[in-house]
Amino acid sequence: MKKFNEKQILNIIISKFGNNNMEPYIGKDDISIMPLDSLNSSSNEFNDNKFLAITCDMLVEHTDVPPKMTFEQIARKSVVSSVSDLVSKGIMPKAALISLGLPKSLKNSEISRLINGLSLASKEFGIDIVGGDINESKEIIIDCCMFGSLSSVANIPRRNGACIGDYVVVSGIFGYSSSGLKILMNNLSCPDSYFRRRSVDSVLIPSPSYEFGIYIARYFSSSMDSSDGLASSLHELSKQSGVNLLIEEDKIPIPPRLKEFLSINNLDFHDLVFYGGEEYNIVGTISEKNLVEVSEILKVRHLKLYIIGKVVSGIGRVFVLTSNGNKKLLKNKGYAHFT
Ligand SMILES: Nc1ncnc2c1ncn2[C@@H]1O[C@H](COP(=O)(O)OP(=O)(O)OP(=O)(O)O)[C@@H](O)[C@H]1O
Ligand SMILES: Cc1ncc(C[n+]2csc(CCOP(=O)(O)O)c2C)c(N)n1
Ligand SMILES: [Mg+2]
Repeated sequence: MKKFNEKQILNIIISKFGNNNMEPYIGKDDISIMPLDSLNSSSNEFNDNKFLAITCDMLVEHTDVPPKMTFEQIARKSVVSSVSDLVSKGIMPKAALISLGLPKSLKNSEISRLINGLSLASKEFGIDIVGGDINESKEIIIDCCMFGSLSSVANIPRRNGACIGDYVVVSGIFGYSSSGLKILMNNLSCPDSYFRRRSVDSVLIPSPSYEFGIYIARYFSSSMDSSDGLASSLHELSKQSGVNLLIEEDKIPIPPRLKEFLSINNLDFHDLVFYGGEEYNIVGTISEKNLVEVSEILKVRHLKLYIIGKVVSGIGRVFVLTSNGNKKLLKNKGYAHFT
């Protein structure tokens, strides 16, 4: 029998612990939401915040740490993945528990640099590190469990809320992180130094869509972050919402000179733009009415929102309109562990 892949393992977990009728909907979202009723005593500081939003992400050296990443950057990346999950729902991250698996061979100075990286990241994102755990391990592992609080779940976009007629939107550019990973792993040639720097920085110093998430995501009908890739996010939103998505390939924001990078290195456009991952952009859907409402906030905050398609009726498929007018089914492919 073939070994289980990541999705199959998750399905077994959902079948054991999942409950489709109430929060938390296990396996269905970037975050889990827990009602805090039991903590609402008069002395409790969570008083005005009736729900706890929780997420965790595990960084493992051999799958998540590319060559040339510094110890400070490794620590920061472990924090960024959880920040990205919370802000994709419009929730401000507040606190984190950080568990460290550290190889015996790490030098004291290297351990200090990891801890310094965590401290810098906690300041950068305004998070208190409130606990964690330490273990000896064969490679660096950092598991970051992060919390935010909310007073109502009413405006939290889940993965299942896309409605026919909504626009499909993204918060940033797709293509830099895959390019950057390939540059770091295989020392590829670039069209210019700007392209190289932006690509490599997006891998070593990823930027979660923090402001965009905090100010804009609450207006979305559905949203998630794009950590496993644009195609994977689009498929997840369409499947969970029970709608089809029609994406216009030409409207996807891509790096200037990406096409030159592809041709120099004989790479495929879809592999880098749709199937890469770790862009930490937000992918969502928004009604026409809410799009008008957010336009002023986008202007004031100097934020960019890119419309890449529309939600149409269907049963969870994603189609791409290519520049030459062809309509093709998009493969449900993204980064997956154990493959
Ligand atoms: N071991 C586990 N036990 C329970 N739930 C899990 C487990 N692993 C994953 N999940 C749940 O499965 C869902 C999908 O996880 P997945 O990692 O694909 O997305 P994510 O949490 O948004 O992560 P990321 O943004 O880092 O890719 C999430 O709701 C997550 O909480
Ligand atoms: C050494 C090395 N190999 C591969 C990658 C690419 N990568 C790793 S995990 C992931 C998706 C998100 O994972 P998760 O869902 O576990 O958060 C991607 C695109 C990398 N960054 N470094
Ligand atoms: Mg996510």
